[in-house]
Amino acid sequence: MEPVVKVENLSKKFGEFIATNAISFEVNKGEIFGFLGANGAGKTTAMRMLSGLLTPSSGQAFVAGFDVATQAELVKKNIGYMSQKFSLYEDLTIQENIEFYGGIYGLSRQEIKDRSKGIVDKFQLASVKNKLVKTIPLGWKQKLAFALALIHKPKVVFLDEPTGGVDPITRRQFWDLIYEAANDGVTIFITTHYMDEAEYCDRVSIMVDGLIKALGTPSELKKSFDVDSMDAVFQLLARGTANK
Ligand SMILES: Nc1ncnc2c1ncn2[C@@H]1O[C@H](COP(=O)(O)OP(=O)(O)OP(=O)(O)O)[C@@H](O)[C@H]1O
Repeated sequence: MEPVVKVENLSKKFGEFIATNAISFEVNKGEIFGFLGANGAGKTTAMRMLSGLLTPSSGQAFVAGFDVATQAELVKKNIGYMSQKFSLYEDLTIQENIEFYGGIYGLSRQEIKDRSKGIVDKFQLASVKNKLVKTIPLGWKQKLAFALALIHKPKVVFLDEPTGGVDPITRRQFWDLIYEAANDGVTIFITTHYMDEAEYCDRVSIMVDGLIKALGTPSELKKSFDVDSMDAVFQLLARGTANK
């Protein structure tokens, strides 16, 4: 089976500075791939290239079957994207946000109606769907933003620190949604600074100074670094210090 994300020697230079340095990896259908690294490691730059938002300096990447350099518009249409500053419209209601995003992704009226009902039912939003988004708690906004990133049934969804600022229980609930989407065959590409979340991924890569320094399942990485947590793996690689 063709990987959903295929990256070969992908680089991005800003002047002389190499933000992403010849990274290569593949992500399969329905896989949850954790993309980790310290601040400034080059994750956002790589993710923007994979989302068709930033042109690579060299190398290649195919996402959902499209070349990010030459078919950026097709890439954008076939992926979902949710960033930490997810772009819900605070002054619109939940229902209006759903309709707005359905429209942006070119869904028909009937599709918007069906998927809107699906989202409202799944998240038990019937009683609040006419409330302005700015009045609902952050955890609900994150779940809504995730549902909207999936509204057009993309093959892959990019989640850039999607669970910032909420308590561990709310984060765990968000992960139930991630597992559900992955079970439905959606490929999940996620950055996070929470190491408990790194443990939940099928595979994890760790970037340091533009390079991928480690890539494997959480248990493979823990074994190869002879530590008992992803936090310790991360400390060894990204911070250059042991923290057993
Ligand atoms: N447009 C730009 N021009 C120049 N340098 C840039 C540009 N965008 C990013 N950089 C630099 O590239 C490096 C990688 O940045 P990037 O945002 O990709 O890191 P990151 O791993 O996503 O960090 P964070 O976790 O803080 O978001 C940083 O040193 C940053 O200053």
